[in-house]
Amino acid sequence: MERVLGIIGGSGVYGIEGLQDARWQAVDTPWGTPSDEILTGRHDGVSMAFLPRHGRGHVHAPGDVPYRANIDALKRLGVTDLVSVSACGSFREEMAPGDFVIVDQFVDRTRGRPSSFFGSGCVAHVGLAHPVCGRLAEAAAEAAEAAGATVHRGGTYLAMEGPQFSPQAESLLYRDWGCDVIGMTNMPEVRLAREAEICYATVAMVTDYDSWHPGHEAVDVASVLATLAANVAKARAFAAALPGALGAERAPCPHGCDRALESAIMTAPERRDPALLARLDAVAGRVL
Ligand SMILES: CSC[C@H]1O[C@H](OP(=O)(O)O)[C@H](O)[C@@H]1O
Ligand SMILES: Nc1ncnc2[nH]cnc12
Repeated sequence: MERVLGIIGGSGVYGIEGLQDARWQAVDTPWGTPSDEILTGRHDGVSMAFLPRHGRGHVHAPGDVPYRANIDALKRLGVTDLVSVSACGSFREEMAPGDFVIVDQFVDRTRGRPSSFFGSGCVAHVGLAHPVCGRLAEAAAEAAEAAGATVHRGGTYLAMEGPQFSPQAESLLYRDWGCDVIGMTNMPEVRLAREAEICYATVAMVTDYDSWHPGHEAVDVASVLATLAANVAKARAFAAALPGALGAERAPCPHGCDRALESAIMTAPERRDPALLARLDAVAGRVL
């Protein structure tokens, strides 16, 4: 089957270059309006869809990003593999500003964000023990290395609510918990991608040492933006290398991400809510 590669660009990443037949398109969803229009096109023969998570001009705060609309819209465009590019703070000396971390686990400390497409009238429980697709993460690591980045394979991302940065006591606590990087956006995105049966991986671009490091000033927006600006060429080279690392043809996911709903829905067919089923047309149409 054909691969459609989605990229969600985080802070500082509001577009990608070099797409053939590039066009920004508006996509309506039953979950509201996505963060922005979606840039579609082709690169190295691979169909692509790019969405700036905060919108062009950075208008959506992390807690207000329309995560469900974003994932639904990408699914509607046929996205099979989705890579998030995110700015993050680091809890590890060796994960230095400018490095790329290929995240493989999450701790979720966000609050009050709609975090499922399912609910009363159609209850589903997908597995999230391995939230990141190993196949996609490996391709992302290869592309990041090809882009000249220092790459750390594996890392636990602490998703905080924000929008304020962390108090130092929390920064120290998250380090003790064994978390490696911190950001405000990958939850509930990763949950929703799994429910939508989209392979998901995240590339965390380290911008700072949060507020735990005795040898560094506590994080602020100016330091994040300075590091992002210094690494914009690497981020662009990564986005350009990724389609080639994956290829246009796609075999079924060896980890089952693209079949996550197969045994997840519990509500008896005759008790399902038609209004909710209608909203699930793109996300779960395959199994409903
Ligand atoms: C500007 S630093 C805080 C901001 O940056 C990260 O966003 P994203 O993951 O979209 O790159 C972080 O999670 C915060 O939302
Ligand atoms: N230290 C930090 N905490 C939360 N989100 C971030 N994004 C970039 N740096 C961050």
